[in-house]
Amino acid sequence: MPANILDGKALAKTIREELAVEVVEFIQQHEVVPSLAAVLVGEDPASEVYVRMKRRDCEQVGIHSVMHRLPETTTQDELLKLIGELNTNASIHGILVQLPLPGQINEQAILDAVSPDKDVDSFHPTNVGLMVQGRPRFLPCTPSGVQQLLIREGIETSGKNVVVVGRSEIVGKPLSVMMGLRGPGGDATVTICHSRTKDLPAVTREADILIVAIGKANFVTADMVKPGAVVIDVGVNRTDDGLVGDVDFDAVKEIASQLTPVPGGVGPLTRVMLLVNTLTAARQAQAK
Ligand SMILES: Nc1nc2c(c(=O)[nH]1)N[C@@H](CN(C=O)c1ccc(C(=O)N[C@@H](CCC(=O)O)C(=O)O)cc1)CN2
Repeated sequence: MPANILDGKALAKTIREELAVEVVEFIQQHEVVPSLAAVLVGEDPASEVYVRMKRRDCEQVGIHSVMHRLPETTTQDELLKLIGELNTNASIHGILVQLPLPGQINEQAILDAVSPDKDVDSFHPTNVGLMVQGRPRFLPCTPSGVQQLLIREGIETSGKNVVVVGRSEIVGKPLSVMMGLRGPGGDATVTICHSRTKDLPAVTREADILIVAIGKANFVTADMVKPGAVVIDVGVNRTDDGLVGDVDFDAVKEIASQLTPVPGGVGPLTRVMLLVNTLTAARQAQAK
């Protein structure tokens, strides 16, 4: 039987509707509107799309967003100056610096400069450390989106073999930690794979839940998947055939029990978790 297709777009809409109610309550209680500053440097077409979508999402749930568009030639010092201003601006609760940044800018230096209290991407080392210790201030958006999908779709993770393909700072590394932590969406036995993994198909075939975030179109083929596995495709690859994931969707849907599509799977959940974190940041600022 073909896999059940997990509808991330519909789930993101449900979560946005829940959040819109929470935002109204927050505003009524504190007379403060949660606010996100979005920083986009350069003209990467995909980044432009993501930031536009993120700002539209904010609008839908009642979060205020402010856009800072900087030219491709922006220097690291110029960007650091803007981050410094946003850090001290009390009306801004969350700061999003869209990645990737142009080559002349050291990405880590910028992410380190964002105030950990406003770090709604959860990329700052302090927030990464808190997450690893199981006491997160924020959860990183894509891993958190994957975890919410598993929890809300009733997919058990406790005691399961989870294989994560890809060890990026944004997805693979934090997600592999999160799924091994205690609690909902966690308690799994996690294996993380990368370019040096020997006999990758043999490893991925052991997965009850296979999560692919390697950035290569159609990389995971049907022979790499255990029959009945849950397959989560985090890839977003722009090809001549349009937007495709890291998983060969048509072939793998005949093998897996549940599968996320691209588009319409993890991407919309990544965006909604940014909204969740922005409201959390506003709540934490009010509590201080
Ligand atoms: N500051 C950040 N930069 C980047 C992140 C991030 O989490 N924070 N992750 C990726 C890109 N990303 C988030 O910004 C992202 C990727 C995909 C989507 C999405 O909604 N995808 C849609 C399709 C959209 C389209 O038509 O192109 C889908 O999959 O359905 C949202 C956000 C790198 N940078």
